[in-house]
Amino acid sequence: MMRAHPVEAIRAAEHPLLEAATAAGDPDAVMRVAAAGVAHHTAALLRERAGGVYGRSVLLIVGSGDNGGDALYAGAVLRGRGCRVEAVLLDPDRVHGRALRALRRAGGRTVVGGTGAIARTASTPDVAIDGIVGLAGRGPLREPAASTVAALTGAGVPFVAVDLPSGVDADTGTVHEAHVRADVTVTFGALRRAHLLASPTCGRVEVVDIGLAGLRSGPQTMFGPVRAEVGRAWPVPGPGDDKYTQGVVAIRAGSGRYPGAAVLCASAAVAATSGMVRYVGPGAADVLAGRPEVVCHPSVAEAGTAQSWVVGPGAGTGTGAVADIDAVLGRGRPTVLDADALTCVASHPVLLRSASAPVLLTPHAGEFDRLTGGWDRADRPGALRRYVAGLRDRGIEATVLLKGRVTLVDDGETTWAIDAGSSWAATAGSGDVLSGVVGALLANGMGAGGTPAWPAVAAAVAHGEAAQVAARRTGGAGAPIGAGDLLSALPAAISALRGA
Ligand SMILES: NC(=O)C1=CN([C@@H]2O[C@H](COP(=O)(O)OP(=O)(O)OC[C@H]3O[C@@H](n4cnc5c(N)ncnc54)[C@H](O)[C@@H]3O)[C@@H](O)[C@H]2O)[C@H](O)CC1
Repeated sequence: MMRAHPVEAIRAAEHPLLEAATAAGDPDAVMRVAAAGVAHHTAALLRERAGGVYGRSVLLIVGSGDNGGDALYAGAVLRGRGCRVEAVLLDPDRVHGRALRALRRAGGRTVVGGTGAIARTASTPDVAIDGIVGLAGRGPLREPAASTVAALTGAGVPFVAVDLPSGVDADTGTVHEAHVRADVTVTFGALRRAHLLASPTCGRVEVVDIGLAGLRSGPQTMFGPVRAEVGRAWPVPGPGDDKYTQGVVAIRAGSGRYPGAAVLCASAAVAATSGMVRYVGPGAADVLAGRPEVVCHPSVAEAGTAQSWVVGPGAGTGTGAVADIDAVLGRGRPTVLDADALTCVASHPVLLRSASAPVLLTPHAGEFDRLTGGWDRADRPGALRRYVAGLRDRGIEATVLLKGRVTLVDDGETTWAIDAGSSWAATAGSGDVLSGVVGALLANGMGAGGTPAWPAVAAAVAHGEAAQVAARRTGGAGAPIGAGDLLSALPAAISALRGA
């Protein structure tokens, strides 16, 4: 499991290191170790993108703080590797003096930042190093950084971000309008929350050991699943198993208007584990046509025993659908509330009072709007935690999976961030597949005590994996997929995770 820490914890852990360096009369000792890591990974990117290091050109974009200092010291190291190094000083009066002198002693050239600074540099660089802001960054890039970065991005120059891509908030992971999109982010000692929350903007994240010690997890620590962990935990039948021991999930999905949701959800549940799937709804014939192993029932009340329920995909929002949600929650089993069930809960919050077992809500951003009445999109993890805490304060044992390219799962105590690795899953019906997988894993009891958090995290990982497998099934860079393709790729995705 990856752990990502808030700025406050990072600063606290760095403090004794910086104090010791200063006491030893070498205040930049730690920064030079950090900078050596930046130089190392920049050289790797140069080899990858420019075919070598010696003689290649590196442009430093240098801000006013220690983040800029890291970049300048890294530039000095790269000069020693034979690179041509120029530094655009965005605020020459506030630049890190010792690091700037180190770059100049190494033969690096400086250009005073300002609009058009790029035009005064020798040539289009092979790589740019973003040393604009790091832990203290707030808000979007400001001028002249914004136009400098835009010009380099427009020219196709790859970026190495020091600590964090500038324009990305370290704790909330908010990616502001003007920001650096990094190919590689080099950070120090431990992941920051943004490295999980804004994973697509960070690119490949490399952690440099700067001797950080005593960094412990706390309430603001964010967790990221590792593919191999999910693969190891995935339930597969053993010698003593049968259809019941793997867990029985019951699904109330589909309607005359949305028959396909029933097929996608039930079929995904069948593909996820070797347990048994029950189905309730008007789509029985369609479900059985594709998956004859599904056991169908005429109503929620008449459905046989199940260890978990999924309710909502395509099920409608009328009085009958609301009654079914109430009936499902009244069965007293861990329940996934998805799609139309979330719309019903938003308009009838009292429904959740019927839940005597854990519930997992799986909204996308629009459904989360309806559930919360509006949320602070500049702080996804904060908005999610506030909502979950509110439900729990009302005595509802709720976990919420907030969908996105980076999906968040929060159970009121822990937050997980799962980067899908691509955006191929952004297609109609994709959520129906996810809810079926979650329901099957929940029925299996994957994760301690049947709490929905770990099954939700694992399902989100498999869902993202399946989308990538499906998109690349014909080889090459991948092509758009439908939810049916994602569904068909689930077995290959689960197998890949199990072999990770
Ligand atoms: N000191 C060490 O040995 C180590 C430092 N590390 C690096 O230090 C940065 C954190 O440095 P700090 O000086 O605290 O802040 P920043 O460089 O991130 O920001 C400086 C400055 O920038 C201004 N600012 C804030 N937002 C913006 C913005 N959107 N645009 C422009 N300018 C902005 C604000 O005034 C800030 O004070 C850390 O990230 C590491 O790279 C390492 O941790 C290693 C040890």
